[in-house]
Amino acid sequence: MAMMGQLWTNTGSALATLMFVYTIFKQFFPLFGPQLEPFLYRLFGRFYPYIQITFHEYSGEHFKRSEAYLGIQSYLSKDSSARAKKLKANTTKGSKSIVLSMDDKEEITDDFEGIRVWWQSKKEGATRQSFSFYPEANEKRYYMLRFHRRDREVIIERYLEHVMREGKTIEQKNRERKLYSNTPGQSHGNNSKWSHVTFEHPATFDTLAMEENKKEEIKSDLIKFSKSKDYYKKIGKAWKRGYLLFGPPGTGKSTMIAAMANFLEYDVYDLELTTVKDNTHLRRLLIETSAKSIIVIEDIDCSLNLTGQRKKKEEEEEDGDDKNTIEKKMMMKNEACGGERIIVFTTNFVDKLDPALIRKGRMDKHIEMSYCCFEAFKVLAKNYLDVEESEMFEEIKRLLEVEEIKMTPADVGENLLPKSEKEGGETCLKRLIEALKEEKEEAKKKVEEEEEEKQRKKEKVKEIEAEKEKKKKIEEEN
Ligand SMILES: Nc1ncnc2c1ncn2[C@@H]1O[C@H](COP(=O)(O)OP(=O)(O)OP(=O)(O)O)[C@@H](O)[C@H]1O
Ligand SMILES: [Mg+2]
Repeated sequence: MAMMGQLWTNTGSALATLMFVYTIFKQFFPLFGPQLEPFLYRLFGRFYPYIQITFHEYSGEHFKRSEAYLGIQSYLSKDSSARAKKLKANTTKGSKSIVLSMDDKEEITDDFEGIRVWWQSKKEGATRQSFSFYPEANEKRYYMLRFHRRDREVIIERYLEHVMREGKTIEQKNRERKLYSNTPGQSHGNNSKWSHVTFEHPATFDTLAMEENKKEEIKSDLIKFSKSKDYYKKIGKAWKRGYLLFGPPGTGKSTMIAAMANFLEYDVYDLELTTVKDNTHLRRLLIETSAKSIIVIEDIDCSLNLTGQRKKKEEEEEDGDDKNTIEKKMMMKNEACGGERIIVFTTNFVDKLDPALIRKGRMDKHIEMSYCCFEAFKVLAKNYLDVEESEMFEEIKRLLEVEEIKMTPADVGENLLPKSEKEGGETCLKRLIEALKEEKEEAKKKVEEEEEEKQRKKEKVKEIEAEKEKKKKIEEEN
């Protein structure tokens, strides 16, 4: 074995020397090169146990960077920063951060299923003095993969697929996400179109104030969805999932959507239905959405005519293919858009919605966003004040759980927010306690007022009854 190793090293260095001589030779007699090369490669092929594959940046006639090249670039960026000595920083279009990749002529190794391979980034310099569309005119970049002959099968059958898959994942992670909206300002004729800005909402499930088990349930539901491509295909259903978020203003419905988008790394389409003209328009907007996205329709109760009451009225008027039916179409079918989409509806008044629209099957999951509980408060205290323990927590817990004081996470957050640099955590917690107590007083007053109102109504009814009785008596007497 050692002998073999020695022999190979000798042969290897002999070949390297030969290659070096050949390179020099080529410099002086460029015309001989093309004729000699095939011969030399055939000769080397007998001793040289490696196979090389090149992946060019631009292939074919399209002036588009090859997907394989980009995939490899992302894949190698994964840990080339740790291994390559010379790095190149790139900012690619649509990428949120700088991508570090190995510099030209650097070589890095990669191990896969116990096999070692070598990657090199290369460029062919300017050979012709001609016009070119390529960036850095006439420079052609490519990656070269080198591996041992005996590993050919593993490389072709599994390794390359692994590289592309991993590369895609990294690309996806690096990609800058977008927030689309169909604002009327961007209208095209009468029909609004999607316009986008970078999606940079900071909300995450960690910062979301909500019971931990509820968060976990939603997170696992989302993960399950994102991995269920084959399952949806098997059962013959479109790869989509509908959520209905309901709860009072300030309980975090919009924040939850941002957290979902950040969690799945999806784009967000904020669909403003009031600017949608007709079904054709809606269909076009939906078709134009991309996979891995969340389509959001906020406040379906107020902007739209989806409440049971309105529906009846509408039927009476026999409205045709106008706005009133578009929303229903959206909720009932939304068949126009492709797969891997999450559709989220939000409402403040779930009871007002037409039950036919929200029954399970149309909306896969109903999520109630409610007033701040103690667990949710703790998340906010940690986020806003970096406080995880305090004597005042007991009192706050009592107010929220025993007294059942209702305050939205938005209001709790507002009270916890330091109003000046001098304000410490204790001051903010005290302010919250005061606010909660005030809330309690107000709630009490409200209940009393309601009670009074009820009493007044009762008396009124009694009066009317008495009046009726009186009339009846008079009539009988007559
Ligand atoms: N559950 C929550 N966790 C963390 N922050 C929250 C939560 N709920 C509300 N907030 C804070 O309050 C602000 C308003 O919340 P958000 O817009 O998500 O409420 P909403 O339920 O969408 O209200 P609306 O019904 O008015 O649209 C957010 O910017 C966020 O800072
Ligand atoms: Mg909202």
